[in-house]
Amino acid sequence: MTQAFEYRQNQLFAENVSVQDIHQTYGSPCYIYSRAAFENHFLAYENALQDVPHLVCYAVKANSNIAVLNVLAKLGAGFDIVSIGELERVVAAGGDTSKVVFSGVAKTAAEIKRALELNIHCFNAESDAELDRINQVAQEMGVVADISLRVNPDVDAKTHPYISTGLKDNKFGINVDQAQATYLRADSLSNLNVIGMDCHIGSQLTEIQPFIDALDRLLLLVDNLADNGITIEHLDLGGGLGVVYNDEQPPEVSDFIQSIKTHLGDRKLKLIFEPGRSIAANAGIMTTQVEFLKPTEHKNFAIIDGAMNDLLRPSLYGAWQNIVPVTVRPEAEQNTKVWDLVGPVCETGDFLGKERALDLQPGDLLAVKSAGAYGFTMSSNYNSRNRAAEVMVDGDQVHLIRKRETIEHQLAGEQCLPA
Ligand SMILES: Cc1ncc(COP(=O)(O)O)c(C=O)c1O
Ligand SMILES: N[C@@H](CCCC[NH3+])C(=O)O
Repeated sequence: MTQAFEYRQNQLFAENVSVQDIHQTYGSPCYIYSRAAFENHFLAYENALQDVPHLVCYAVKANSNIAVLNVLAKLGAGFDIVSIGELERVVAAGGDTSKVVFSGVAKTAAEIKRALELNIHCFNAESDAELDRINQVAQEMGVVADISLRVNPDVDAKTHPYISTGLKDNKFGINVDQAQATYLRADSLSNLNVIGMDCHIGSQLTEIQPFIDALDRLLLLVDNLADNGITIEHLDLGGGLGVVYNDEQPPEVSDFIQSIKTHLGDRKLKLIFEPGRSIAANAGIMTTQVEFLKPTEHKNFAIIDGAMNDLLRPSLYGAWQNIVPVTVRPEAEQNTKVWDLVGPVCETGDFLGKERALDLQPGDLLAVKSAGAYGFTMSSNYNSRNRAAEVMVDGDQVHLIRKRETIEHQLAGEQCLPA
């Protein structure tokens, strides 16, 4: 299989297009995605699940550009959403709303109403209070809402504390010990129809065991509910499978799914997954250009045009993403020095990489790898910087899928007080 991003004669390519050529047309910073990579990563889930009833709901928050959603919708994807904005993106991308699951701890009445109008697959409810709200909106509309309960299994996902979600200290879901009571209550509410159980224990997991630990707790609950007359039709194990940023060794999708299937035994449950990062991260890079080199006695700074507002993960989590030259010079090895790659934003925490061994000159173009997930979606206008352009490469074609913002975009909607 062709690699999505690979060097050909010392030039970085995205599929069949040179990244330098994309830069000539679209400038930097720029997010560049590979259509084939998105498709292959999604199909890895589909293929692993083909022999069982299933639904793969791509987690829209990872990368919500409508071109990305459309590419996945064409392959039959479902979608995991957490807001009305994400739902409207699915609609705009031609996604099938009957394959949408709605997660999130605080769905508003307006969001619930819109989701019911669009006939989504189900709500992943996260609290008793939220169940009441969904029931009430459904009652007002004269419909019945299909419900799954997000169970918090109190399992350590062994990942960064900010992205661990399945411990009882985390705000997410209904504590596994209280879940049976909440199910019985949900079952008694007139405008709810209980169909599923879900959990999502965290993101960037590199081991299968925490998923299995969570599954064990959920299956115990499924069996207890069956004894109480409540049939669970689907089990949604969320997203969370990790990717290679550096030297991580996450399980292959096929091995991960196989372990889950084996563990289910002969229970007839439809399986739902909500993968985000494992589909999007390595389907994208972000380019950034070196503005100035600022070597000091103490440290070498390379000041680049990409910043924490463009790609927040290094600043927020201390995340490490590989940063590589778009053009490798023949004499790169002997000119390599150690650099901190820092952006123009007025924050000490504004860096994309620290202590990177690179051969750098002003004007060089760099690519931050694994930037397809939680890259553009977490970007902001901090320091009134325009957000980057996004392009998708499809073979030898390049499509602009989001224009670089302009100051006009930023000022639209603002106004001064009257004189
Ligand atoms: C409920 C839910 N589902 C799915 C995901 C996607 O997770 P990941 O990108 O790790 O696959 C998240 C984010 O962590 C989430 O909160
Ligand atoms: N935004 C995080 C992941 C959080 C996933 C959302 N529940 C990251 O970049 O790693």
